Amino acid sequence: MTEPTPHPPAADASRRHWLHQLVEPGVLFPGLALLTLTAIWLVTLDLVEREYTAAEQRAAALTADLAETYEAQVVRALREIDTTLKLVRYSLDERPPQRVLDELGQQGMLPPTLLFEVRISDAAGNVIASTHPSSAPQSVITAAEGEGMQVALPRQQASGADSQLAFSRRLTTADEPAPAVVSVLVSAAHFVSGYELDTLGVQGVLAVAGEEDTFLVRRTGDTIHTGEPVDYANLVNGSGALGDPAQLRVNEWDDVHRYLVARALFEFPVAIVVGLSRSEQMAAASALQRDYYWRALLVTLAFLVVLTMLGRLSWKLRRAQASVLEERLDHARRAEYLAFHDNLTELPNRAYFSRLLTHGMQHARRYDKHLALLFLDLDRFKAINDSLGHDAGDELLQEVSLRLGRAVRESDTVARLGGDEFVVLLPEIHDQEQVHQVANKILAAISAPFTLAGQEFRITVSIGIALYPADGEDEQTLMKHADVAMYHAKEEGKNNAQFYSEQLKSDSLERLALESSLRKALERREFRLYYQSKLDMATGRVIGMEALLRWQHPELGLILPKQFIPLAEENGLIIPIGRWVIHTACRQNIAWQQAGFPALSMAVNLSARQFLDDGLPGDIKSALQATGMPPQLLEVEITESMMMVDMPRAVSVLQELRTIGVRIAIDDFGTGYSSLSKLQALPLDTIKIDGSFIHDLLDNAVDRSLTEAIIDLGKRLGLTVVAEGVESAEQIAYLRRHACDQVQGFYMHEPQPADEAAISLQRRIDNVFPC
Ligand SMILES: Nc1nc2c(ncn2[C@@H]2O[C@H](COP(=O)(O)O[C@H]3[C@@H](O)[C@H](n4cnc5c(=O)[nH]c(N)nc54)O[C@@H]3COP(=O)(O)O)[C@@H](O)[C@H]2O)c(=O)[nH]1
Repeated sequence: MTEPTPHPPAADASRRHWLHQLVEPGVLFPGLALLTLTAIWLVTLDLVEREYTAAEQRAAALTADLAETYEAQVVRALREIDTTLKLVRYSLDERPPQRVLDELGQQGMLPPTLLFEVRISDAAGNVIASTHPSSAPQSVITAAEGEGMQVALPRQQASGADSQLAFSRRLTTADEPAPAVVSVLVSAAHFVSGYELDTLGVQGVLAVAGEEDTFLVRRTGDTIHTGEPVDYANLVNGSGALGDPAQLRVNEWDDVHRYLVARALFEFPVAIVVGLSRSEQMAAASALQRDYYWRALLVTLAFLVVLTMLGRLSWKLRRAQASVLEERLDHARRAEYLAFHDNLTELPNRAYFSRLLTHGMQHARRYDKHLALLFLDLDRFKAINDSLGHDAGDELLQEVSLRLGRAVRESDTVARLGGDEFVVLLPEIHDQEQVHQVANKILAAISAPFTLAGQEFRITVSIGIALYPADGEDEQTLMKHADVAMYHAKEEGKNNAQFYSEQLKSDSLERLALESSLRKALERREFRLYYQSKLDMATGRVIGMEALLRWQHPELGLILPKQFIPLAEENGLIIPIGRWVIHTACRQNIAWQQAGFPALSMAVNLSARQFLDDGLPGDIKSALQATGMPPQLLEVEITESMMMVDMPRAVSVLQELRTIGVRIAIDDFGTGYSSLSKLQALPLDTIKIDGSFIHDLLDNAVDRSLTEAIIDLGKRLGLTVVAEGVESAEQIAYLRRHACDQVQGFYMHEPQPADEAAISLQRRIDNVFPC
């Protein structure tokens, strides 16, 4: 059995496409309408043609019928006339001709005298007898030629409705030189008046034509003509036999189109002519034709109107469908876009970046290229977000994303992983220096001031860098290592970029372990406070202490704040830890007072997150209350960078603290970006010059002039100026020369646990330091 041959798929598709196109409303409706209109017009034209042909046939047949009847009438009349002529001729004898005519008339043998006149003329044409003796004109009948009946128009009556036709026969034999003639005169109208105008029409013709190329009589409509010339041979030419249809001809005498029958009579030398006007006969058919055309036209117009309406509807429908389709496409495109882009910044999101990174690594592997992945985390973003609100935070992130885009090339990729984490992928790097330059550019771009909610802010970013393939050959490893490097940058004081190294990896593992034990450190009572004294430059006496946090880790030993405070900031543990610090420092201060030491001030450090925490004033108040510490002995140290994040908020927090009565010191002054003039707006008590200036004081002219400027400014603002990080007698001497109020540093006192600090304190009291 033969398998049916399947259609090739392309042919099927093409057929389906065509079918689909055909059923499209824009094609289907016009197509159907065109078909219908074609059918309507074909039927109309066919009907019109049929009707017209039928009407023509009817007109031709009617003409033929009329001609037949007319011919019979004329022949009958001529026969009667000829019978009269013969009767007179045979009746003439010796009697006078007038007498013969009178007797025949009396015998009723002659036609009615009302219509007919019988005359006898002599060879000269003079009337010698007549049925109308009084009216008979002289010399009007010429001698008839030949033996048969002759028909003529009397010469003096060439035309008109009153013309008479003269039918004659010779009375003598043909060989006589001047024969006498008997004639019957009858009105020419007699031969054409037997029909109504309705039958003939205005342009219908009835006529009797003579062989001498003359219309003996012709009636057209109601008008009767006689004696007009006509080409007799041409007229009767082609006229068929009896019963033949009429011919359609343009008549030479008046140029009218007629169905015409012109037939020579067999017995007489004349031809009858019957013609019906084509336009009149076809008038009804033409009217019907017009009627049909009008109807077809109306139907066409109606179709066109309906088609136009359907077309418009279809067009609107298609437009609506197209817009729905477009909307869906837009929606789908938008959904796809959103799936791969960050809503806020419009940057590629984590999922999209993962693809880009994988693709970039594949490309680099194939072409033996190197990539750099920069992992960015904004410093203190959470504090800004918490203090300024999420809208400002969002605005900041958008601005950061714009700056990142401007800091790198178009061929580089910037993406947002979420929160304040961004990544930058640099394809085709040649050396670390190149990456370093990009990282520096980013650091500079982000650290430029931002204006949020009408205020100026600064933020920094920490960048971790991992290189492909050196630091990881797969996406997860490379990302993880860039993240580790970023944490290292945070530990290195933020606002810097660090390359990944194997050492960092182990540090990071340590950090993870540290974070887990940090969470338990507070309840395990592993934190300690160390105290470092502050000395009055003028008297050399210890006038205060600064509480510095340490973590006594059971395995790792004593851990410095730099190693765990950033971690505690990140995970929020700084809040309870800070609360513990304030409380413990106050309690220690009271304990020392109770032990007989003078009432010293006690400084505690606040972290950014702690400073902006709403619970801070309450924590301070409860620590003061619980320990009985006078507020004026407690000094909180904040850094200028903490205030610059959100100056108005910082001012309001500081004012609240001032209301409580605690003193406020600005720590590490000189390292930030705040202008000195801004200090005026703050309720401050103390400025602490950053240890880095003091460290290089004697060797670095810039540090010296800065230190002097800070001391000068602090004095003018009525603030206590403290130099921290003092490590030598030369530094003290210099600071004294420039009237610095207080000093703090290893040279006088290293941070110590409370008991050791108390011993040192006692020693100082006993033996005042020689400032
Ligand atoms: N939020 C909190 N932050 C705290 C707390 N305790 C400390 N800190 C912050 O950690 C920073 C480092 O502190 P630390 O390692 O204790 O270092 C202090 C001193 O040891 C050091 N110092 C003092 N004198 C000298 C010196 O002569 N030379 C030298 N190289 N270092 C010296 O300076 C640090 C004290 O600085 P400051 O606070 O600016 O007075 C520390 O800066 C705090 O920010 C805490 O409880 N909460």
